Amino acid sequence: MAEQVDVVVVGLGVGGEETSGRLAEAGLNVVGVEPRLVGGECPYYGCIPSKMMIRAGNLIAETRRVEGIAGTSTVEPDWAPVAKRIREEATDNWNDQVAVDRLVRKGVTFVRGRGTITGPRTVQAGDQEYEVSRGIVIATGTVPLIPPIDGLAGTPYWTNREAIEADTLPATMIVLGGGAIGLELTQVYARFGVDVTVVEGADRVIAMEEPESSELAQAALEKDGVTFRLGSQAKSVRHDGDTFTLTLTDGGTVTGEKLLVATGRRVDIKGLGLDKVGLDPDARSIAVDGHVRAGDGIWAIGDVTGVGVFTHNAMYQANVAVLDILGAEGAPVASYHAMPRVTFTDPEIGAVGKTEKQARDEGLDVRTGITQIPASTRGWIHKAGNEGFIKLVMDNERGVLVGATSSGPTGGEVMAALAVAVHAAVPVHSLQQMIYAYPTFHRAIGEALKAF
Ligand SMILES: Cc1cc2nc3c(=O)[nH]c(=O)nc-3n(C[C@H](O)[C@H](O)[C@H](O)COP(=O)(O)OP(=O)(O)OC[C@H]3O[C@@H](n4cnc5c(N)ncnc54)[C@H](O)[C@@H]3O)c2cc1C
Ligand SMILES: NC(=O)c1ccc[n+]([C@@H]2O[C@H](COP(=O)([O-])OP(=O)(O)OC[C@H]3O[C@@H](n4cnc5c(N)ncnc54)[C@H](O)[C@@H]3O)[C@@H](O)[C@H]2O)c1
Repeated sequence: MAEQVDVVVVGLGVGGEETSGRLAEAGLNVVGVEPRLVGGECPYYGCIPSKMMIRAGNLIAETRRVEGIAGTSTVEPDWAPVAKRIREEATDNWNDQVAVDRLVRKGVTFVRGRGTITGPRTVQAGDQEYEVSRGIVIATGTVPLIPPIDGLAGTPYWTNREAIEADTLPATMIVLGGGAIGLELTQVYARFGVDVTVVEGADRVIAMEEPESSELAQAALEKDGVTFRLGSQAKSVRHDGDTFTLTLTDGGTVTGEKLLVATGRRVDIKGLGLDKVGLDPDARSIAVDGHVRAGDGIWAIGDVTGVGVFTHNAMYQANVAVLDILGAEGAPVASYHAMPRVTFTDPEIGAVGKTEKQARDEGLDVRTGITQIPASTRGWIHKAGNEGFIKLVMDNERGVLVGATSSGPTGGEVMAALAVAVHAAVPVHSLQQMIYAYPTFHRAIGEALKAF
């Protein structure tokens, strides 16, 4: 017989963990279902361990910059402390007991297993069926998208999971995909001495960002010794026991000891029972409204909604869902017009809102302003490693910024000021009257605003 509860949260990644915990703390009877690790991709295979790797790689690069500014330095890169830190400090050896205990302490009934929707108000989890009074929250995230390349299946290729778990690094590596995962990990590997070739199907890396960002990232990684094969896809893959060989659509071949496939993510919702609640199990994502409702008594949050593969989006949507489910007065309506994101390469590439192309494609009357970080006082002082720029995208009709990119030594942090401007539609005239502290990196925002 079905057990009566208030809410079932299916998937306990960052979004599901936050939602179930908060609803339970608010006094609801909540069941949380997770077959793998409570916390999901971000703490165990994503943001946190990858940023630990990046911190280590950046320390190596900074040490090498001592030359000519502060004396001399030598550095002997060693992957062992990085792998140890990820195992011990970040992931607890990929054990989620601490996270499970934390959730249970908040009052969530935890079920280890897959959740399947069996009807408009029922979910099967483990050997128990639950009937919900308030609703079902779908927070099942994404999995690596593996392209159907001839010969790839069955080879010991890496996804982000094996890359994060790696105790040792190879001498040579092919990275398929020059997006966020590909570039962040490639730069780390290169700084630890791996000879990396990036194969990217598009004609530029991080193609969803401004072209200037693509150029900057490519140049920075080339300085680290990375080779790029742009505008070519892998036609076939061969693994002879030791080495991968990729034959590319441009006719060339690339070889490497390891192959990291970082060609995007996909939702995994086929077996979820979405058809039982009138949703399409073959959809590329679950569409949600402003209250992240996917249907009557169904909410969806995080990567599965297709809004953006970011932890901050999962947390944002979790908050929207929690307040809607609790019937809070003035529950927020989600708005994604100021979605921030940071590609944590060195230099960091922070961006918010629309790119210039997106704004033009939407028919806006676009004006742009751009300034280079090395030309700013702080950039000039910083010297080695000062590459970067600030680009502003203005809707001329409204006189507000609709997008911006801030790249440089602290590009992601400087972006915060621009995120406020885009989020709150601060008039450009007002931004031009602001005082920008001297000599900061963010003072370059004032310089870029002079274009308007
Ligand atoms: C290498 C890498 C680096 C990243 N770096 C960043 C970063 O720096 N900043 C950032 O913002 N984002 C980053 N991301 C993205 C971030 O990890 C995701 O956006 C975030 O984890 C999404 O959270 P989620 O809760 O939607 O899904 P997930 O974290 O994917 O969690 C979904 C959970 O649902 C479970 N599940 C699936 N199906 C079922 C089912 N039927 N029943 C029960 N449970 C199910 C899964 O096991 C999983 O644990 C990175 C991702 C990767 C891979
Ligand atoms: N710092 C961050 O916030 C951060 C870091 C890592 C990942 N993420 C998120 O994780 C998601 C997944 O990252 P990702 O890098 O896998 O995806 P992505 O979509 O960012 O990039 C994938 C790249 O692979 C290329 N590609 C696809 N198929 C190919 C093929 N067959 N051959 C060659 N190239 C091919 C695409 O053109 C694209 O440039 C992203 O959407 C990102 O938002 C975020």
